[in-house]
Amino acid sequence: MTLPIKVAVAGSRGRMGQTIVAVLQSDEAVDYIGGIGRPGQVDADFIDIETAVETADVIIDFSTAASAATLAERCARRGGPALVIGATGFDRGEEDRIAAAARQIPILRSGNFSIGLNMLTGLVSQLSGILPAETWDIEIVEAHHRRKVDAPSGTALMIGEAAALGRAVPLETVERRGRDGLTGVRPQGEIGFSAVRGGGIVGEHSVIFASEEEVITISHAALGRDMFARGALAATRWIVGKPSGEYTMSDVLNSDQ
Ligand SMILES: NC(=O)C1=CN([C@@H]2O[C@H](COP(=O)(O)OP(=O)(O)OC[C@H]3O[C@@H](n4cnc5c(N)ncnc54)[C@H](OP(=O)(O)O)[C@@H]3O)[C@@H](O)[C@H]2O)C=CC1
Ligand SMILES: O=C(O)C1=N[C@H](C(=O)O)C[C@H](O)C1
Repeated sequence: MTLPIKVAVAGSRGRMGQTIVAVLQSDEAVDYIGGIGRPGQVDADFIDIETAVETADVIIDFSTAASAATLAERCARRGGPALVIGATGFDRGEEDRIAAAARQIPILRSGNFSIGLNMLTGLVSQLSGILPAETWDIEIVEAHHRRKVDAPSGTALMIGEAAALGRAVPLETVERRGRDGLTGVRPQGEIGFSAVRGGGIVGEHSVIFASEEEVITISHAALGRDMFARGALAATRWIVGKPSGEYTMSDVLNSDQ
């Protein structure tokens, strides 16, 4: 008989955290051992971070980029547990800290755990590789609820990485985050990002390929948060027993396990 996977959730009282806890609690293959809040924060759901790090097989983190990077270092120092990170808004330093931690433990990070969106990134890479940068401009537009604190969204950046991969260029050399004022003409090869914030929009992303003669738009809309939680659960089940390293949802979706 296989023992259930012991899972803790950082950010368990947030919008995503609560959705994930509900999904975990409905899966017999998982034993939800408790949530992790801000240091000193008290809640009936919380266990202390020491207990979480020592007991869990996997910690799912949907808190903030800063706290996910700190948690990754803490887990790496102990040699486990594995981490599944859904938090977004990482700066370069935090990304480097996660990469360093992933030399000691398995870490799967994705700006979007939905299957549909991960399919979209594949299409974007393909199209970007086919449509010449000399004639086709790429713009990524994302819309989210008024409480979102980071922009561009983690998903928009994933899509940007997919587009840059298709064009075989590093994203940081061609990205343009927002425009204002006397911007000048659009440089060839630029990949633009625009962000909309309002009301309760769960998450909408469009990729626009525009030439002088025609426009292709590929869009994805999240209609709720449950599919993000189910994707995080699939990642959690997949990562158990994996060697240290950095993983993404592509590894889960392309795996036959
Ligand atoms: N990858 C994906 O598929 C998805 C990713 N996300 C990302 O997940 C993250 C959370 O989103 P959402 O649930 O909407 O945001 P919320 O603000 O609702 O939730 C975040 C939670 O984390 C808590 N928190 C803050 N700091 C810490 C800390 N140091 N340790 C532990 N917990 C902490 C917050 O506490 P407090 O309430 O006190 O601030 C809050 O409860 C965002 O980065 C978002 O972009 C969201 C949806 C899907
Ligand atoms: O903050 C959110 O809500 C979301 N964040 C993720 C992101 O930054 O892309 C995923 C989803 O779009 C919802």
